[in-house]
Amino acid sequence: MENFETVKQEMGLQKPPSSNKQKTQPITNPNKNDENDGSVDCFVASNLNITPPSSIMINPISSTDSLTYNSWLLEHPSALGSFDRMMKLAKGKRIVVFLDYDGTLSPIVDDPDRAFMSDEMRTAVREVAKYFPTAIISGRSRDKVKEFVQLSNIYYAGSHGMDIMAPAKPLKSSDNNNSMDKKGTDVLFQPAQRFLPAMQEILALLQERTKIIQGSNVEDNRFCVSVHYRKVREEDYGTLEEIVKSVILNYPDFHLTSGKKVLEIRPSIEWNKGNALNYLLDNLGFTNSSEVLPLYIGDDRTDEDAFKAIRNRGQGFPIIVSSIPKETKALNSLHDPSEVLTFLLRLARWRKASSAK
Ligand SMILES: O=P(O)(O)OC[C@H]1O[C@H](O[C@H]2O[C@H](CO)[C@@H](O)[C@H](O)[C@H]2O)[C@H](O)[C@@H](O)[C@@H]1O
Repeated sequence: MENFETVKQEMGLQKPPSSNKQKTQPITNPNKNDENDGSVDCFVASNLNITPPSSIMINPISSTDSLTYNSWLLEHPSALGSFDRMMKLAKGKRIVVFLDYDGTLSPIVDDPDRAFMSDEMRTAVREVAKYFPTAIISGRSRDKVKEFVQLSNIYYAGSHGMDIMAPAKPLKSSDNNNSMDKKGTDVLFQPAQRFLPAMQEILALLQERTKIIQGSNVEDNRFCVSVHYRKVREEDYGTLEEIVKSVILNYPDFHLTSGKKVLEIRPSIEWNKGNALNYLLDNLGFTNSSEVLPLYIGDDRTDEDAFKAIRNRGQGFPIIVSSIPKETKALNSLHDPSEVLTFLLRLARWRKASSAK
């Protein structure tokens, strides 16, 4: 397989002249640009003084006009427009599909418990999984994302990859966090297991102490906790931040990150969606394989770790879902979940047609 630079060239990726490049502009009004949430990430990072993991480099760009978006598209061409070129590169290779959940397979909605996936999307993912090994890597708890997706022919990794259910297979690692699950079939990998008791304490404290903030919502994601502020009044953001920070102050093994109108408390371990992607590839027997092309579709900060992992491997398709320009490690883009649906259906159709030949 060509190296990644060759792939980029093959994909027709041309950098626009540097003068076209948008400067990252912090947006301080969190209600502006609400659909895309870039503004909110910025609000969190600046006003709430939360440092995102250094490996994550998404910054919102103020202008959302079509000119700006179109110039960003030159750097991150639509995966739909580039589909034929991508599949040409995939000839004779094994594509493994990785998908994020919120904002990728389901639209962003106010109530996290109602982020349902459409039946059309479910059918598309099922189709894709018929032809390619497919995994969903989500910030949600593994059980929750499974409950939303309701498919049995895919692999699930919850808690930003800290809770993996992988196919049973001899593992090369001697890590004693690996164990067989109750059914004695699939392999459970939970690198943050030792943090679980403290995580549960933090969850209980946050649930109790954020009660005074109207609209806040604490979500148990098992190995991490989300504090949502999508429905919180802007004037209460500061107080919410103080509450969250005061809780984790007593837990030095945990840190705070941010996503789309959400604060996340996570164990401080070197494990993210990128590690999960590599772990799953390894488990599927693709360690250092030049035959495998991982394809990852995601929309949020934590997905950048997976994009980076693909770039480090030197081959594959990192695809960001975004309707605004963003700094990203992804090569290609899709505008929104409806384009994700079209892409997945096309991918399954392409594979079906090529196997019929
Ligand atoms: O890795 P993901 O599967 O993308 O999960 C990231 C977070 O997604 C969810 O929150 C986001 O979507 C909600 C529903 O649309 C929305 O209300 C919220 O504002 C978004 O931040 C999920 O609830 C979080 O726990 C995940 O960490």
